[in-house]
Amino acid sequence: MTTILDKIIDKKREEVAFLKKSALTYKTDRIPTSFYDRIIASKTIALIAEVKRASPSKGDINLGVDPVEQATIYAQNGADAVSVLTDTPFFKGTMDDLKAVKANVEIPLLNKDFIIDEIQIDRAKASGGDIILLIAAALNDEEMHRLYRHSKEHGLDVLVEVHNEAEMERALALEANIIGINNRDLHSFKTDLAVTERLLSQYGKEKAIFVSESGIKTKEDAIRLKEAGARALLVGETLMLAGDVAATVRSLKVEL
Ligand SMILES: O=C(O)c1ccccc1NCC(=O)[C@H](O)[C@H](O)COP(=O)(O)O
Repeated sequence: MTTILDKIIDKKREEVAFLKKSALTYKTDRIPTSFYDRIIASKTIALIAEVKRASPSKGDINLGVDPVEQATIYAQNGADAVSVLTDTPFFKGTMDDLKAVKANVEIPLLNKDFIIDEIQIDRAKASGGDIILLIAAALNDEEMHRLYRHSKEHGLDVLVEVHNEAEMERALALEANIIGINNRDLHSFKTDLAVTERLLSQYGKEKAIFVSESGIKTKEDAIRLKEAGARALLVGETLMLAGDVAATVRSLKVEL
């Protein structure tokens, strides 16, 4: 059965082929801002606050958002990083969103996209990204190692995303220092915070920094995930739909 992830990756292959055919090169001397150092220094759970216009599971979420305005509110209220979704066909984001946020916000930026090739990593760095997402379900071991190494060689942090035990084993074998546990099943779209609890009850929390991702709505959720061992949260939809974005950001930053 073809999953949404298969469809997204098929589109990415077209995008990468196009990037490689174009004469563009992505060179930059920029030194990325470390998210890892920021999490380690933080006395609260760290928050990656996402700019997300639309998604395959929810359709349009907030098409009118100004990414710079939204990211500025995130940063001013204690977010530790901003995730900018740059995929266009499925999430209605753009690389220009990332560049605009970089020009206005100082905290680290996650280029939230579906990375399958080095050229996307080079583009991310040149466009202001500090953190790269590698999704275990979308990559084989050889690809994960190669793309992880390439990102690290370019000074970028890497968020390695897993959803089950087999993927967690692969991320740990990579010696990834930041591992995201996605509470969303990318086949059914169901989100369940128990995924983070289940995986963190089985793996030593000292092995990496663990980020709980997706389906996080309230301060109670943040406390629950902190108690499960997460050091950081990735939150999109809740912040994109919040009536008071500033207060919602602050409410999620629970003490460790
Ligand atoms: O959000 C989706 O529908 C989705 C579908 C397929 C692949 C990835 C998807 N989301 C990317 C994300 O990881 C989330 O945007 C992120 O974890 C925040 O989730 P949420 O707080 O539930 O918006």
